[in-house]
Amino acid sequence: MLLSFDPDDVRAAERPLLAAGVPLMDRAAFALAVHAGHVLRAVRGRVGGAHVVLLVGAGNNGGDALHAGARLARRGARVTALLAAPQVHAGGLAALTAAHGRTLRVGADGPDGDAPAGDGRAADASGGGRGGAVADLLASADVVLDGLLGIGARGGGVRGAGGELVDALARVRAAGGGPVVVAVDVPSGIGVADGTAAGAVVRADLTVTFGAAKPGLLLPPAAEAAGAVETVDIGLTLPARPAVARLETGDAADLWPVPGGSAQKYSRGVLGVVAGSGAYPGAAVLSVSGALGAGVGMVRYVGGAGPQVLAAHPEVVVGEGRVQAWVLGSGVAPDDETQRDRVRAALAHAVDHGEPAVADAGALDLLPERVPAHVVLTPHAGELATLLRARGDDVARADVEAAPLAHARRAHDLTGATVLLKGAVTVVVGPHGAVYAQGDAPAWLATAGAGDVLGGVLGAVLAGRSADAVADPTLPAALAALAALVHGRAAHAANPGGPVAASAVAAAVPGVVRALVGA
Ligand SMILES: NC(=O)C1=CN([C@@H]2O[C@H](COP(=O)(O)OP(=O)(O)OC[C@H]3O[C@@H](n4cnc5c(N)ncnc54)[C@H](O)[C@@H]3O)[C@@H](O)[C@H]2O)[C@@H](O)CC1
Ligand SMILES: [K+]
Repeated sequence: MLLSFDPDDVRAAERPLLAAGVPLMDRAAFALAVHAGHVLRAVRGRVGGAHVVLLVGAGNNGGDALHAGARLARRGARVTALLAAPQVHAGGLAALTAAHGRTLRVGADGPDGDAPAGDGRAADASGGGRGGAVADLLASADVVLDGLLGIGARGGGVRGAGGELVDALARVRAAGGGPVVVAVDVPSGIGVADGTAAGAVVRADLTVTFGAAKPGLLLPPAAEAAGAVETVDIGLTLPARPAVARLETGDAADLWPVPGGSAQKYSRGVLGVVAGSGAYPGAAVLSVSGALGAGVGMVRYVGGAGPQVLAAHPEVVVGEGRVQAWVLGSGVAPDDETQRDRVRAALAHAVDHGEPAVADAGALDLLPERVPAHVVLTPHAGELATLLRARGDDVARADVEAAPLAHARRAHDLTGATVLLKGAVTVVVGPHGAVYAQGDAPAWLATAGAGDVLGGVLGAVLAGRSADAVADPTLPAALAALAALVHGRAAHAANPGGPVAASAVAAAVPGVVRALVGA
């Protein structure tokens, strides 16, 4: 499991070590230089003679970049530090200067090469004025180390001279080619704790993060700015509970309901599916495909798409009966009052009798005021905005997309449900601070019906662990993250690197589960 921690927790973990004189910044800078060295060898064949540009802000994040730059300069790299603040980390600046790195102040009066303690070899301002000089430097760099802002960022993008550097770097990259960008601890400008990415935000290829990952490296939309994430152990002892977690391959086997030797179809879990309608029979078929692919004991289908479901899946039992979990609402048309009544009844049963339930699409507006955490909502951003508006919040889809965690959390707080917010990175929020961010899916998975398959997979897992999911209110969140992981992996497996239809994703689920539970 990949765990991330809020800046306050990271600072609290650093404090005793710093008080004891542990050289945390040296450890961070050493690891950063090692990773930058790997990148330089990959793009230039060697570190000696390579061109490295440091973006340096006012704080310790800039200190990390300067110390790492000094190490690279001692290995023969040509290092130029662009100083975006009047005062930067003194020790780091001294180290870079001693290693014959170049410094260049940028900002209102720069670049002018007059950085304090600089070695006098200021960058020449060729290339069309100072903006042109900076652009030329960035364009000619092999690697840029982004040390503008770390966990001291107050969010909303990088402001001031650093923001201008972020914009200049973005222009260089947009023009094609450009340097490999390595973010120091976090891409500068992201909301480190909440994953927002408004304003000037560095787009990195690699983020080298210290002590533990930060939530913004996992959460959308900021996660996209992080590129690959390398976590460096600098000796911190962090709390047991992470801020945001991400399930990985090794986590699936413990969570998945693998049948024991004495299993029979009822003990494995029966899933009731109230989905589809005359207008949308396909949603019913796809939900059931996802559930069967995930290995549920039995599916009972209730609704008007029985013939289509049976034609695709003769193993399904059509009609009501006892179930251990539900999938509700996928493809239920707003004017299909008969099917909506069935969804209402199933939701009430799920709440009253302790049966986990997935409330998708057409079930979201039928939700009782408060539900237990074993009811899992699976909206996309637009549906979540509608749900919040129905409860009095003035929220548009774009607001949800800009701050997915905050809005998923709000929906959990208002309803009590576990909330799985679908997206390129899927965010899950449950009670007691349970938060997951799963980035397993290829962009190709954004296709009609994919959400129906996800609902079916999640329903199968909830049916298989029905009693556990009711007894432990944080478990539905973990199982929802697990379903997102399997769903994303199935999309990759169905057609690596290419387009997928939802039915192909469902067909790939059994193989993905086999690989995960055997891992
Ligand atoms: N505390 C330690 O000993 C360690 C710290 N480390 C590094 O230090 C970083 C944290 O350093 P700091 O606490 O100094 O904070 P930062 O270096 O993240 O930046 C803080 C500075 O940025 C300014 N600032 C905040 N938000 C801004 C915005 N949106 N636009 C422009 N300027 C803004 C603040 O006024 C402040 O001067 C970590 O991310 C990590 O890189 C590592 O070296 C590991 C050890
Ligand atoms: K940074």
